[in-house]
Amino acid sequence: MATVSDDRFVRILEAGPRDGLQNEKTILPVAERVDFIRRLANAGFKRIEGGAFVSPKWVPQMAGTAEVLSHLDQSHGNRYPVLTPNSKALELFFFTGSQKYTDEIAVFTAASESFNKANLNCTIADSVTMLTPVVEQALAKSLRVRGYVSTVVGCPFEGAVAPERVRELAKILIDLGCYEVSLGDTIGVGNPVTFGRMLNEVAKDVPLSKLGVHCHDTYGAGVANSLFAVEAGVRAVDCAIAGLGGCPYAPGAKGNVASEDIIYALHNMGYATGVDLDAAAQVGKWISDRLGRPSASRAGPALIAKQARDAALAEKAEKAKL
Ligand SMILES: CC(C)(COP(=O)([O-])OP(=O)([O-])OC[C@H]1O[C@@H](n2cnc3c(N)ncnc32)[C@H](O)[C@@H]1OP(=O)([O-])[O-])[C@@H](O)C(=O)NCCC(=O)NCCSC(=O)C[C@@](C)(O)CC(=O)[O-]
Repeated sequence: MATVSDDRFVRILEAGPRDGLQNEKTILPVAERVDFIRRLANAGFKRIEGGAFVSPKWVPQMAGTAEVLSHLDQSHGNRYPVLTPNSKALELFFFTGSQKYTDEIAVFTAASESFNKANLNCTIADSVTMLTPVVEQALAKSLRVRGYVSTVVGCPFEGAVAPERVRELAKILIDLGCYEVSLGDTIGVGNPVTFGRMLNEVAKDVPLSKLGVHCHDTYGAGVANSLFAVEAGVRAVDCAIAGLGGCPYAPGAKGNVASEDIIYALHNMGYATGVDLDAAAQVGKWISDRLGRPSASRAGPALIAKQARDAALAEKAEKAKL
């Protein structure tokens, strides 16, 4: 990997085991989710979403999150943030001893009322009221808290979202004590112009160093939007291996921008991520095979094909020596 200065290091948040799996028809058992996360960690991902303490009636794919966490290894500085949207979630987090296995939780709200109602069964104002004690109690126990604002460009029910609304919510989350706020284009309708406009607006109140971007790739602009943000100064990018998933409460939304695609582009632009891209491509192939669906990544399958060609050439050269 190229040596780059610290200011060209992009912190990747691998969302596959949470945002990815939460929207897949196949529900993976705990042991396979642990295997998936370990493979990602071995490929160099340091921040990997470990799951969600949400109602199993709402999102059955995330049941057993505490057990998943209990099998994870933090010894190499790995972090496994988990979603904890309400006080019940934080109670379960502590009751199950999950603080022994992860030091980071995440809370979420949205910039459009109808999506927030679909996702959290409450108004935006009520979701802020709901998450406030979660953040306060988590910080009091020395946990790190990440915030998400969803539907930052468009809402599946209401259409375009005002950037000012996103700015207001991002500021609330930062003022509460979130170390970073991830801006979610939940349904992937942004483009570098609309996403950029929103980012500029939010940056009036929240420094770019405290912002992340979380671009779903429904219409193929996820890489462009994420790269736009990085070139503007954002240094935290969310993505999901093989482009898995989406939000079950955002009709029509596809998965996150594929990790292989955004990391391939970042490395070629002189940014570092700490991820071994060839190893990541193998994990993307493994999870796609396991879920019985094609990878949504472009770079992943291309890298796998290149690895096979290189191996065949090496074998041929080896035979020629004999
Ligand atoms: C928040 C609730 C629970 C409210 O759901 P509700 O039905 O309004 O809640 P309630 O308080 O009436 O409780 C209903 C039942 O759920 C239980 N309950 C209540 N809370 C919990 C909990 N934390 N964990 C486990 N169980 C819980 C509670 O005990 C009760 O159990 P019952 O009495 O029926 O047996 C529900 O709306 C929910 O779980 N929503 C989460 C939906 C979700 O996970 N969405 C996907 C993640 S967000 C996302 O993907 C977007 C993001 C972050 O990636 C960024 C982007 O892309 O934009």
